[in-house]
Amino acid sequence: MSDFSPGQRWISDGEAELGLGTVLNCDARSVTILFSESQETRTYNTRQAPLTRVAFGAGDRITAADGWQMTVDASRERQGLIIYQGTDANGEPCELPETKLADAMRFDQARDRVLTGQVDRNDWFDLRFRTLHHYQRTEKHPALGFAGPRIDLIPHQLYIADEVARRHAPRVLLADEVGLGKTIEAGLILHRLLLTGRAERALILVPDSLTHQWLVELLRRFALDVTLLDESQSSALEEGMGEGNPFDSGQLILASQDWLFANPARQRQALAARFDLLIVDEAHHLDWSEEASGPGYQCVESLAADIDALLLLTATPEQMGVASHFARLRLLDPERYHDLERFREEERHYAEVAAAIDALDSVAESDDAKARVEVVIDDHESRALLAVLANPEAGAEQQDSARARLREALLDRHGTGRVMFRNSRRHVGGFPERRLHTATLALPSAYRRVLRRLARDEDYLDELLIETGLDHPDVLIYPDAMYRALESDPLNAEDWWHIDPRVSWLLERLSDDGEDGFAGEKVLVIAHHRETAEGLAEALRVLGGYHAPVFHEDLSLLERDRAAAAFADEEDGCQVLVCSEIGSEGRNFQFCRHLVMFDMPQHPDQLEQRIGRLDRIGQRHAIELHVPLFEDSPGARLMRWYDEGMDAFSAPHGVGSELFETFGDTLADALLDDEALDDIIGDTRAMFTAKLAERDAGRNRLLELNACRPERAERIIEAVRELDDDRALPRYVDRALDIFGVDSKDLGSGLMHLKPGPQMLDGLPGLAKGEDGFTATYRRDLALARDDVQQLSWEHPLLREMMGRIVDGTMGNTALALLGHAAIPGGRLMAELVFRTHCPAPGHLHLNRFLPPTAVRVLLDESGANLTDKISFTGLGKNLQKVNKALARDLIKNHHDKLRGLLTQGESEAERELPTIVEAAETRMREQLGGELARLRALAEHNPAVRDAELDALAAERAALSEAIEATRLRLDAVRVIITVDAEG
Ligand SMILES: Nc1ncnc2c1ncn2[C@@H]1O[C@H](COP(=O)(O)OP(=O)(O)OP(=O)(O)O)[C@@H](O)[C@H]1O
Repeated sequence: MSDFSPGQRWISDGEAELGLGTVLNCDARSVTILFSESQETRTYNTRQAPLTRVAFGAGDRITAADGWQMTVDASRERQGLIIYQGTDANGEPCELPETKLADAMRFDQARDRVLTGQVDRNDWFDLRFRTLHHYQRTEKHPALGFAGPRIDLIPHQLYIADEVARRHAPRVLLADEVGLGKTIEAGLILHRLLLTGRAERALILVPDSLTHQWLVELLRRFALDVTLLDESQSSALEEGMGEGNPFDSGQLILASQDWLFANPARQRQALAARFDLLIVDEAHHLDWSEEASGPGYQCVESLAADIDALLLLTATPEQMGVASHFARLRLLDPERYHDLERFREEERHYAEVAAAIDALDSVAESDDAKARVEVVIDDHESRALLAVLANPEAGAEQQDSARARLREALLDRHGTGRVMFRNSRRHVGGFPERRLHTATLALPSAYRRVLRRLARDEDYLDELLIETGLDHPDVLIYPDAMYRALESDPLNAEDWWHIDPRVSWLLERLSDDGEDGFAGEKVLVIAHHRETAEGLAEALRVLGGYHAPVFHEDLSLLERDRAAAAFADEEDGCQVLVCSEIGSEGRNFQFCRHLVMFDMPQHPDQLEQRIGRLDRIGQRHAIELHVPLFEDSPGARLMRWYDEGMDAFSAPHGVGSELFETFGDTLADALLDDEALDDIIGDTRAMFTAKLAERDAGRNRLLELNACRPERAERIIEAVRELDDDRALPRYVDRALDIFGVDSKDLGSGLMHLKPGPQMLDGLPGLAKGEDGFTATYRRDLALARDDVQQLSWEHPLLREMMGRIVDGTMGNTALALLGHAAIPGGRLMAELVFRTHCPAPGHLHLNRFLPPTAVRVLLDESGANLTDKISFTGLGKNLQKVNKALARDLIKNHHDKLRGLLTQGESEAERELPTIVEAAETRMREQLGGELARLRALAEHNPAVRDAELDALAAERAALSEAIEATRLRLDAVRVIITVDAEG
C-alpha cells in the first residue's frame, strides 16, 4: 500500500501519545514519520504500518500550527493532501491544509480516537466501564480509607479515625493508654486524608528509637511509602538536588525528633516545605514550663503554626505535669487554651456532666436523676429531649432515641473530648491479666555498706551525691549506678555485675524450666540506665553464655533495629533483650509475656510505659511481671509505694502522674525510712482512691465516653465489612489482572499468588518484571495472620493503580464489536457511548464523596433510537463478537458520517441525565454538611473547643462544593461502535 505522501498527517495506533505525525518521506517499502511534539522519528514498513490517517469531518474543530482555530465544513484533496474548508472563530470562511495542522493537537479523547479509527480491545472497553462504576461507588463509600489498612477492626480506633478525619484540618491529641493503638489511629487518619485528597503531604516526627517501627507499620499496615530523613540522607539529597529542600523529597516525610529538634537549620527547611499534616509521636517529651519551653516544644510550636492539621500522640499526657499537658493542648488550639486556671476550673465541672450522662438511664423514675441532667443543660432542644425522657407516656423507642441524642449532645458540648481522645483498657476491655512476681534478694556487701552508712550518718548523702555526681534519689534506687560511680573505692574493683545477686537470679531463671522459670520463653528486661543494661548483657554473656542484644538510646537506628529483630525472631531469635528505660519507649514486644524490671523507674508513667511494651493489642497471654528486690532497700520501698500506694502493677489507672506530683519529693526523702514510708503510702492510697472516684466521675469518665461511641464505631465497622465482603471485587480483580497481564494462581484456602505475566503492563506496584510477585487474599483474617500475605481491597495500591490508570487515561476508551442477534438485521450501526461527569475542584474539598466521576451510558441505533434502558451493558456484552483492528478501522471508515451524527445525538441524550445527578449530589452534600454545620454551630455555643476557624472553613467548604457541583459538565469518556451482523442459524 502506498497511500502515503509527504506532508500527510498520521497517528500511531499503538503509540497515540506520540501525537500528530507528519510523513517526511516514503517509498514503496517504508515510510518515515516525524512526531514533532514528542520529537520522535519512526520508520515503518508501508505494508504493515500501524498508522491511521487523520481526517476531520464536518463539525470538527481543528487548530492551526499558528494557533487559530476553525470549524470544518468540508474537505477536498490536492496531490494526496487534504485541504479543510470551514469557518474561523469570527465566522469567516477559511481553509487549512493538513500540513499546517498544529502538532500539539491531541488524539487521545474518545471522539478523536474513534473517528480516526483507533480502537482498543473490547475487554478493555468493558473494564473501563466497570472501573468507572466501581470507582464511583467506592469513592463515596463511608469506609473509604479504612478498608485497605491491614488491621483488626477495633471499634475505638475506627471511631476516633472517622471522627477526626472527617473534620476540616483536624488538630487533636491521641492519648489512648499505652499500647491501645495510637500509631494505628494516626495511620488510619493519614490514610483516609490521603485517599480522599484532603491531605497530600505529611511530616511525621517520632523519637529516634521509633523511626524504623513507624516506617515498617506505615508500609506493612497502610501500604504507605515514607521517606525517612536523617542528616546523611538530607545531605545526600541536597547534593543531588542542588539547592533543593530535602523535606520536599517525598510526599510523606518521617524524621527523628532528636535529630530535627537539635538542628535549627533543618528546622528552617522543614518550615519552608509545605505540609498539610504534622504528626508528633510521644508528645509528652515536648516539655514546657512557664519559665521556658524546650527545643522540641519550640520546634513543634512553629511547625504547628504553619501546618493546618496536627496529631499529637502520647499515652501519658500528664507525665510532665498538668501545665505541660495544657501547653500541648495549646499547640492544638492556641485561642482556646490560653488560661491554665480557667482550664482547671472547667475540668472541675466535668464531674457534673458525667453524672448527668449516667443519670439519663433513670430520668423517668427518679426526680433526682432528672435534676442532675437539668443542671447541665441550658438549651431548648436538650430540654425538649429531657421532657420526652421524663414522660412516662412516651414510647420506649421514642425514649431511646431521646436518650441517645441527649447523651450525644452532652458529650459533644462538654469537655476536651473534641481535642483529646483517651481510651483506657478498662473501657475497651479484653486485655490480659497482669501478674506480679517479686523475688527478695540479700543486699551484697558493697551496696549494704553504703546504705548502712547513709542510715547512720545524715550528712553522708550530700557527700555521696557530690562524690558520685548522681542525682537524688537515683543514688539510692540504683545501687549499681552508685557502685559504678564510686570507682575509685578499692573495694569496688570488680564489675558491678560480679557482685550483684540480681544477675545470678536472672541467670537461674533463664534456664529454669520449672513454674517460675523462663526456659524456652522470651524475656524482656528493662533497667533504668543504659550502663546497667550494657553491663547486664555482658554478664549474661560472660557468666551464662547468653547472647542478649541491648537496646538503648545511644545506639544507632540500625543497631537498635537489629537488636529488636534478633529478639523478635521466633525460631532463631535470642531469648533475652535488655533495654534501657527510654530506649524501649513505644516499641512493640507483645510477642513476649515475661517482663523483668531489673530496677524501678521513678515515675508511675514510666512504669506504665515499661509494662506497655508487652501489654499491647496482640498480646495473647497473661503478662508476667518479675521484680527482683533487695531486702530493706530503697528500691524495695519504692516498689511498695507503687504496689500498695496505687496498685501500679495490676492495670493502668492514669492517675500516677498526679500522685507523683504530690508525693514524689517526700517519697524520695522516705526511701531510707520505713516509718515515713508507711505514712506516705497511706496518704498516697487515700489520694489514689479519691482520684479514682474523681476519675470515674469526672474528666476521665467524660474523656472515655467521648473517646468511643460504640454505635457509631459499629456503623463504621459494618461499612468496612461491606467493602471486605464485596462480591464484585474478586470479579473485577480477575478481569483487571487479565487485561494488565498479571498471572494469578489460586493457591487454595483463600490465597492466590500474583505474578508478572510475559505481557504485563509496566509499573504495577509490587509486580516488577522478572520478580516473583506476591501472595494475596481477600480475607482480612488471613492477611492479619500472615505478614507475607497482602489483603486485596479496593484500596490496595495495585487496585488503585490499575483503576487510576484507566480513569485518568485513555485505555479502553474506544472499541468496535459485531452484534449478531436474531431480532436485528445485519449491516446496521449502533453506538454505545459512555459519558462521565467532570467538575474540577481542589482536592481538599474532597468532592468525590458527593459527586465522584459518574458514568452515563447511552446506547443508540443507527436511526438514533435510544435503546439504553432496553439493552443493558452486560446483556449487550454477551452477544458481542470481536474483530481485528484493521477490519475495525475499515468499518469505521465506512460509517464515519453516521457515527459522527450519533456522537452528537448521544451528547444531548446524556445531558438530560445531568440535572438529576447534580441535584442528587447537591442534596447529599447539603444534608451532610448542613447537618455537620448545624451540629458544630450548636456546639460552638456551648463548647469553646470548637474553633472559629473550623466553623468558617466548613461554611466556606459548603459554598465551594455547591459551586463546584453546579459547574458539573458531561464529557464523552468512551465509545463502542457496534455493527450488526446477521445472526447465524
Ligand atoms: N487494629 C489493630 N490491628 C492489628 N494490630 C494492632 C491494631 N491496633 C494496634 N495494633 C498493634 O498493637 C500494638 C500497639 O499499637 P500502637 O503501637 O499503635 O500503640 P500505641 O498506643 O501507639 O502504643 P505506645 O503508647 O506504646 O506508643 C502495635 O504492635 C500495633 O501494630
